[in-house]
Amino acid sequence: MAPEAEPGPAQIVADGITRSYRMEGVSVDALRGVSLTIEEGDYAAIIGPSGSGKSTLMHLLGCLDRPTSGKLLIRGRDVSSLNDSELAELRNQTIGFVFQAFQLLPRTTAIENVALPLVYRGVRRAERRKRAAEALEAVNLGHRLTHKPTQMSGGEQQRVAIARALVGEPAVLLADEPTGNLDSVNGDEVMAILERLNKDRGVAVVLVTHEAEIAARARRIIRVRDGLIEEAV
Ligand SMILES: Nc1ncnc2c1ncn2[C@@H]1O[C@H](COP(=O)(O)OP(=O)(O)OP(=O)(O)O)[C@@H](O)[C@H]1O
Repeated sequence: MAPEAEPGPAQIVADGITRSYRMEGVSVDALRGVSLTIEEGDYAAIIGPSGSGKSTLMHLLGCLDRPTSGKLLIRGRDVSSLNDSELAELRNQTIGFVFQAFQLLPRTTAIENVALPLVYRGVRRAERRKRAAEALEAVNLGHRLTHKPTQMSGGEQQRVAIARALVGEPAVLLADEPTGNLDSVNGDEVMAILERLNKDRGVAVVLVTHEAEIAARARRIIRVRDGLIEEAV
């Protein structure tokens, strides 16, 4: 008889992580010891005042940066034991990013923007285009494959950015103010897409927001203040 599948490790575990920035001899303690677990299929909102450390935390959870101290595990692997290319590989396999400012290549078509992460994975061109088209269809942009970001609305551009984050089939989607540059109609559509990915595909969604109504939609609210988690519900 096949052994029962063990539950996998949590996607992300932060244990007492800190991050200090040193500037011209002055040290800024942006995070001062944060512990947090992101499980498979989670849906969490990170809130807190400006400058409290939310983006710094997102960058650390997403391995775009390393903690100054403390332990960070991605799928059970301690990031401090990985060199930069091993960390980049683990990040690419596990995590997708969506930013407030979209960060698309402006003069490159939607399908090419979305396919780009697959270039770094060595996926062949025909397969890249197929998967990019599927990701764009999943964000209701199947009719905009060859539009360029300069020819698209803000809401459409953010949906392209979500498709790009999705194309590698990440277990975790980290979104830093994903609706920050959108009006409420487009913001709602982006939220509906993130929620559908969470519900239907089990993608863990962690987002930073300044908007109370958006935070209230999440299953978990993590409140950050002065570099510490003040409250997590
Ligand atoms: N690269 C950096 N170099 C120096 N200090 C930084 C750097 N990035 C952030 N900080 C400082 O770290 C603290 C936390 O910044 P962070 O961007 O994480 O806050 P935030 O909660 O995301 O703010 P906001 O809501 O305004 O985006 C701030 O005091 C900020 O000035």
